[in-house]
Amino acid sequence: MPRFYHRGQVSNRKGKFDPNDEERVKHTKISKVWELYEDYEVKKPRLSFFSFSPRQRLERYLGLYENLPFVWRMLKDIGRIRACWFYLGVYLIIQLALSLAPAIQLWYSGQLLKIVETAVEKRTVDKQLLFRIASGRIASSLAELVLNHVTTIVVRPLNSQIKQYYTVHMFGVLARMDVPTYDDPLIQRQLEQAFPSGSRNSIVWRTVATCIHVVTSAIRLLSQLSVLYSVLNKQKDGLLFAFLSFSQPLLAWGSGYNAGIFTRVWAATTRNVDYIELSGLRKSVGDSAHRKEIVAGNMWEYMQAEYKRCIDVLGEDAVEFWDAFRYLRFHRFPTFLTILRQSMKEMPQIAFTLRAVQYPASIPVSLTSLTLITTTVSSFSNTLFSFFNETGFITETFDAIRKMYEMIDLPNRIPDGIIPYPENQQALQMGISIEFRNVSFKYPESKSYALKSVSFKIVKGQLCVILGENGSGKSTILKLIGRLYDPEEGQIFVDDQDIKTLKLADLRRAMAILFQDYTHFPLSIKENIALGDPGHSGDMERVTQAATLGGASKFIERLDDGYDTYLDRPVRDYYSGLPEGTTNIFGRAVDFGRVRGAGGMKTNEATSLSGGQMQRIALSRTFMRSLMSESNVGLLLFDEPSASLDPTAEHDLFERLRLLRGQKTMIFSSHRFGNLTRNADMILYIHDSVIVEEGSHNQLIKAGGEYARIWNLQAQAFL
Ligand SMILES: Nc1ncnc2c1ncn2[C@@H]1O[C@H](COP(=O)(O)OP(=O)(O)OP(=O)(O)O)[C@@H](O)[C@H]1O
Repeated sequence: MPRFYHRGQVSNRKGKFDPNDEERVKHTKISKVWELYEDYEVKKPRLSFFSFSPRQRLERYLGLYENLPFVWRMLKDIGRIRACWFYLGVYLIIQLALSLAPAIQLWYSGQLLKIVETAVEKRTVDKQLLFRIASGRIASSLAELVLNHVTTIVVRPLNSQIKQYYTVHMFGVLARMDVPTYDDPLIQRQLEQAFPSGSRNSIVWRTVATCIHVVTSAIRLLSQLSVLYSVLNKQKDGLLFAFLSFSQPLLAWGSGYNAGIFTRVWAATTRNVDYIELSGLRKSVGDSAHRKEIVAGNMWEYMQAEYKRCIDVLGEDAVEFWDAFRYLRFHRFPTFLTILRQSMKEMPQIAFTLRAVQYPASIPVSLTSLTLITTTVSSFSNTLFSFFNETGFITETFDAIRKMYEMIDLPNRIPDGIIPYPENQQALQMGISIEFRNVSFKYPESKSYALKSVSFKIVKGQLCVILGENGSGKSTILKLIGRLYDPEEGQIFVDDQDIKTLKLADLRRAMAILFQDYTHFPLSIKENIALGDPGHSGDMERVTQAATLGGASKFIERLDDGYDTYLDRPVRDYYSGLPEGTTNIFGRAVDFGRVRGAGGMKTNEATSLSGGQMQRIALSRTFMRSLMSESNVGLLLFDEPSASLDPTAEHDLFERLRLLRGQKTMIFSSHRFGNLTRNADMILYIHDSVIVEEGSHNQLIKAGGEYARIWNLQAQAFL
């Protein structure tokens, strides 16, 4: 049984929520692992009858009001999904009808009670009336059953249509996010919350359903109330029993059961080293990226022992936050209110017994009355309870809708420019000029400069090589030219125009960049190459031409599926439970060969390529857009394009690039000295974020600086 530690320290200091601000937040240690911090705007009363102060309650409801514009926008968006209209209409009608059902049934029950009363009094029964009322009661019950069933049929397409509509939105949000925005951990967290993966019902549908429920619950309450009043009014002690029965759900609502336990601002963290290590070990074993090292380094025994040690230390606290939290929520020791609430449930029965003792003559009638009253009151209080519950839940769903739309509207950190670029497409064939003026840059969250007061100018059509040791800032220069980030100080000019003024899409269309840490998309090789120029993605001839230029065509053609090969297939095949090679109880060996053959499935879903082959595919992607004769690219940026290539491939690549680039500007980043630097029009030698030498090979050798020193050092190796 996990222990719960409470250390409530709350103050009313205003300002931003800071989980470490001990005076203002309530800290709850949920388990050995998880710690919860809740932000309280106002001092919480020490001994509050209700667990939420009126102000907090008000804050929640005002939060609802603030979120209304987002909900309105959601409704308008749903209105645009034509396919939804029919189902939504049916759903609404059914819900309205269902909301009247309890009142109708209540009315019938009242009528039945009347018949019983008359029968007891007059010793006769109006059979026809009894038949009519009984059939009406049965019919209304059956109608409710059918309507509930139709609801489940209608909800499925409704939910999936809404979900699909928003999935497309969500994909767009993710796809167009720029690097600084995407890399921000806060945004990552918001993304996770706004678009939780794997939830079956879309949050939008849940919100719509909750709103409809609130309205129908209100109708249900009112209709029940009117029938209930007419029933109770005529019953002896009816109002007393009603009061006793109502006090329980009202108390439940008052004690904040419905409202969730959180204030609107909270955060949870763990500092438990064993839990953190446990998670790290689980990730290491689960990610194929580490498999080679785990095997070659013989790490498994150590890892397993460590994992077991962590599990032993943590015991049942080795659970994720939500599990621990759920435990806290449901397993807190019952409070005084919970005990009181539970006792209140029994009150009507006790009151009835006391009344029966007092007036024994009226027992038969009172017995029927009591049955009716308690069932009607309990049905009414259920509705009341679910109404309060829904209104409590609605703040959470409205918050979620707001979060979702805030993510949809999230502006990128790199603002778009307004000037179209270039003025003349033909001019791009002559290259693009690049100038850095006193550019300084720090990566977000980083304290040190990646570039410091960097200034240089690359003239149109030049071949430039940026040289420098690891971490000196070479890649950063290329990233700034592509406007993946904006510099903190200084300016960058592209064809003598401030880079920030140019339309981003135009700018990026005019250049091709091959990053050092290039990636392979979990798509076919064909698409991996075609993505280099999405405008021509269907042009297979262009894809094969790009693959030839990138030196990839030969090995691609040798693959079983050629250009359709998936390096890592994103969808796995599924197989029935018994593992291949085992025998079942009747001695039959389990062999998936036949089903696999019939379905055209492969034993191995991933195709492995060498590092150099991977680089050739990435190169082909760059060629796809950059070196075609009609290409609109005027600037080629290569970050270590030959790092994984063998010497012949490297030589061939540079030859091809030299021939094909025409007069376009080309910038390489490298730490190798050789043919490339010898042929460069300009070499920028960068050291510790600062450009220390600049000029052609001959100039730099003559200058006798660091470039000359390393060049001579390398040359000696070949002597
Ligand atoms: N995304 C990032 N976030 C924070 N710091 C970064 C990031 N990328 C690079 N840096 C830091 O910025 C500095 C310059 O990095 P950069 O990648 O430009 O070096 P480089 O010269 O290209 O190195 P290499 O030759 O190893 O590729 C380094 O100190 C590096 O640690």
